[in-house]
Amino acid sequence: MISFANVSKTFKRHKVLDGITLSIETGERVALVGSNGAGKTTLIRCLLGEYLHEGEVTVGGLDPKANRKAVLARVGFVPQIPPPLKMPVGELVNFAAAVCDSDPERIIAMMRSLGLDWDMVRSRPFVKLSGGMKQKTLIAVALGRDADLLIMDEPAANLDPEARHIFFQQLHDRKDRAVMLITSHRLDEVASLVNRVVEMDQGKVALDDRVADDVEMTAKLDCTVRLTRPEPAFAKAMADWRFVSEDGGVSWNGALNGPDRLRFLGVLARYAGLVAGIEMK
Ligand SMILES: Nc1ncnc2c1ncn2[C@@H]1O[C@H](COP(=O)(O)OP(=O)(O)OP(=O)(O)O)[C@@H](O)[C@H]1O
Repeated sequence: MISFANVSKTFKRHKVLDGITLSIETGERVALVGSNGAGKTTLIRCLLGEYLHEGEVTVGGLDPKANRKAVLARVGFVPQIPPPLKMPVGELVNFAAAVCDSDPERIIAMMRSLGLDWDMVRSRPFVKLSGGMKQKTLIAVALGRDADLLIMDEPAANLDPEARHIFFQQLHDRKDRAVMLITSHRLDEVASLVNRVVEMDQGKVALDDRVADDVEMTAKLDCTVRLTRPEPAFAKAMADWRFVSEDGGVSWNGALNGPDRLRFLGVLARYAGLVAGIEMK
């Protein structure tokens, strides 16, 4: 469905993409990882038809530069940095729906399911929303349509656990009929959402691996963590995950989104010396 054939991009003599060849088919969920400056965003901009480059990019057989409208109509894109749009959210939703021939009500329903208060945000300028609210709005715009190519740049970074769950559910519902390209600096953020990992380094593909596809994106796990003693910093970290303790901070219980497992274990690793036991089921 997507193909990059020997794609290179140079900014002022700096070669940012260096002969990228990749093809990605429907049903593939690709983590595009790599350190800062590896070229991930540039590759996506080429896919969206925004840059002149060497080599060939096609989406469903079409060159995205020559067929931007047709290509963008099938793309749901969540950018890493929200655009500084001054227009009210209501106007943004109408505009986005018109561009891709969708119904604004679908986007609004998606915003509500992610936990946004539509009546409160509709008249507010997009740029004045909090980081998490902007993220939810952009995700709703990307998912509130029939996109079969979802491109997401660090999409879940600012979401609370409830919204993450809804977001993962949405991805799960579309996993067989869409291509997903999810970029991140950190593989543990996205590993459990994908079935292929492409790592970029200095404009080249450094690794391209299929990974086990036994991920339950919608699973919820009951989790208990026991500590050797209460610790205020740990209590603060657990509050972010909506975990509670009924014994003064020694045992902590909560529900984890399946795809957040690795990220959660990453948080626990910071307190490794204090952790006496972990149970997940
Ligand atoms: N418009 C531009 N003009 C000049 N240089 C650019 C431009 N866009 C990106 N670059 C350079 O290209 C390189 C790759 O940037 P890119 O944003 O694609 O990397 P990335 O892998 O997405 O990084 P990050 O994870 O930090 O977002 C960087 O060195 C960056 O400075």
